[in-house]
Amino acid sequence: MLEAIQLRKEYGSNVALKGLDLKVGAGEIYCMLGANGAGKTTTVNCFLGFIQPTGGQALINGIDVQQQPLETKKCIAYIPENVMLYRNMTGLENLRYFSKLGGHDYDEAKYRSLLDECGLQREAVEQNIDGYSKGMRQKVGIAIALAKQARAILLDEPTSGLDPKSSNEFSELLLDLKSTGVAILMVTHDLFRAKQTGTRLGIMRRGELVREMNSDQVSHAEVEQIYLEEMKY
Ligand SMILES: Nc1ncnc2c1ncn2[C@@H]1O[C@H](COP(=O)(O)OP(=O)(O)OP(=O)(O)O)[C@@H](O)[C@H]1O
Repeated sequence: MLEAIQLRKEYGSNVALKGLDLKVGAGEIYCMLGANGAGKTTTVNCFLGFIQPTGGQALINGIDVQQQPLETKKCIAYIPENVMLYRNMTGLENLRYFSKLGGHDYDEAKYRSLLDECGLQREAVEQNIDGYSKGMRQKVGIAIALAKQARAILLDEPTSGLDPKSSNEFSELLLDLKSTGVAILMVTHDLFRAKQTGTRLGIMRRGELVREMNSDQVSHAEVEQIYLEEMKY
């Protein structure tokens, strides 16, 4: 579903990605870990078509993002750390607006049920976004992804700054998406959530994927130990 083949990105003499090979299949949650500057956001941005790789390919459903940017954008959704929504519009209005923009229109009952599914409190649905917490905006972000019927979701530190309960609710939503066969690539610094939610974990260091593991084959303590070992080099 999401595939990087020898993906490379250079900024002058700084090599942000050194030929990354990565696969995230349908129904997988791949958690990408690594220190600041390791190349995680660069990877996500290549899949989104926000930046042009210097070499290699980013593929979505087998389609090259660079060659067919509009086609690949149709089936993906992006959830950044801060979901950008129109502050003077309600959650419901934002969902309807972004859904239409993505080419899907539904009746109001469907929009409400999507927000409900994402755990947004009923009383918040018709409140302006400027009164929303970060966690509430994330829920609208997921509702937008559901409305778009995205088959792949890219997330960049989505739980950063969320309280443990909101973070847990968010992880539950990702697990629901996973069970519907969505391919999920999530950049995170939260080792605990990565182990808890991810199916696979990958550690990036200076533009390279230096370690991959299946989360069901390692304990929380081992994930931390392996991560710290990799960061020594
Ligand atoms: N627009 C840019 N111009 C020049 N260098 C850049 C640019 N964007 C990223 N870089 C460099 O590319 C490297 C990888 O950056 P990237 O943002 O992908 O790291 P990251 O792993 O996402 O880090 P963080 O955890 O801090 O978000 C870094 O050395 C960064 O300084």
